[in-house]
Amino acid sequence: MTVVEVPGSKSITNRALFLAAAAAGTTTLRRPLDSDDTAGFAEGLAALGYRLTREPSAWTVEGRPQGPAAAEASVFCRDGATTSRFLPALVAAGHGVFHFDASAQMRRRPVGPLTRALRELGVDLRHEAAEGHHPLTVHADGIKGGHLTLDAGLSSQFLTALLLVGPLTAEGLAITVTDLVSAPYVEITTAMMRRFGVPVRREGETYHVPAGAYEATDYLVEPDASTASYFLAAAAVTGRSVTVPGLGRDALQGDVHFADVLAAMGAEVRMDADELTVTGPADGRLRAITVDMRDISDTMPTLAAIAPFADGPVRIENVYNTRVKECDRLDACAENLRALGVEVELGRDWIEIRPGDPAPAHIACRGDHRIAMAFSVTGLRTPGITLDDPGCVKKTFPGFHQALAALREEWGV
Ligand SMILES: O=C(O)C1=C[C@@H](OP(=O)(O)O)[C@@H](O)[C@H](O)C1
Ligand SMILES: C=C(OP(=O)(O)O)C(=O)O
Repeated sequence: MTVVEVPGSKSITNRALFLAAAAAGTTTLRRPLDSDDTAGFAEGLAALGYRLTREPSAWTVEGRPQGPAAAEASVFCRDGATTSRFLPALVAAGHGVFHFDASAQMRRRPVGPLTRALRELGVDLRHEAAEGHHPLTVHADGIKGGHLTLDAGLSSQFLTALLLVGPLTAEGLAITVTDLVSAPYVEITTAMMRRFGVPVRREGETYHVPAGAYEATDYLVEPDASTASYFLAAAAVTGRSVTVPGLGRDALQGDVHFADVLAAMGAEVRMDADELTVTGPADGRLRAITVDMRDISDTMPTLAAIAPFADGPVRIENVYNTRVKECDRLDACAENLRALGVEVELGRDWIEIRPGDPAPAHIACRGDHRIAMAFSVTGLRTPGITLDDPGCVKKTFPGFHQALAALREEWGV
């Protein structure tokens, strides 16, 4: 059995940074993720005038319930969608003029449903180039609050941003959601808001967020469940056993349920309260499966990349939103699988992968950490797979290649 220590959750780290910035008092974040996405969020907060310290095992944030200290500031959100979506909502509740921009990749990704909602709440927000995209400027003068209707069918992050800012409004928010992808991420949001002292009530499709104050706390960040998927998949295709401490039944992150997908494909899964072990079938042969991944779509590329090793077609459904991530992930998975000589069928929101014996190929990562990490796992069974952009893993796991190399050495693969 191999124990893999997975670094902290990006989603939890960046939510905790938001909540800590908005809370009264100083928050300590333990075992935060240190990667491009979380450093970008922290540096965004610093640019807005929040005071942070960052040591390897703990970060501290001095909260400012009244909003950013800067009267005018510019934030570069890099590739981070959470930074690009959560920080404009945070500043909108404060006072000042705040400019946001992001990388070319992130400029292409949508923020329109969120910025429309903020405008509906009376926020003066201007898109500087394309409507619904970064760059943008917020002329902030507080938010009164009220009721709004939101379509979160392209990204749950629009809803998370509004929920997080809800307590900072004068009268609180009621948000009725007409469509929602990645629903477990909203549960992370509401659970963490509760930890920082604000309860959210849900009535059917409407979330009620009271006006009120967040309180600073001491917060331990869970390991990242999406990152864990690569190591669990590695066990599944090599007939080995991987244990991830710190993640299990009690985890906040929906992506731990990628382990259930592997179980349905014939891997042995043991999920304790806070530890997860996956053991692959001894012959490395996984079973075919049809699976809806709308709740856990960050793990779609992980499954697609090991799908050729199943004994029949693997069909992944209901993942249209993966087309508006770091790249069009359905298209990127299809292109790379075909480069490996694997037969693939692709629809608007689904992909079906036939069993095959992948041949070596040069993977086009499209600057997407998940494409790089997923196809690195394929490489455990197919020697000669190379990546055109190995460095793009820095978005969520700068140490990924070293961690995988350690596994290869231990297993002799
Ligand atoms: O809220 C979050 O932290 C996230 C929500 C999900 O995005 P979508 O809601 O856009 O699918 C997920 O893919 C992303 O990696 C992180
Ligand atoms: C989609 C992702 O990131 P984000 O939307 O936070 O940029 C991801 O990490 O797979």
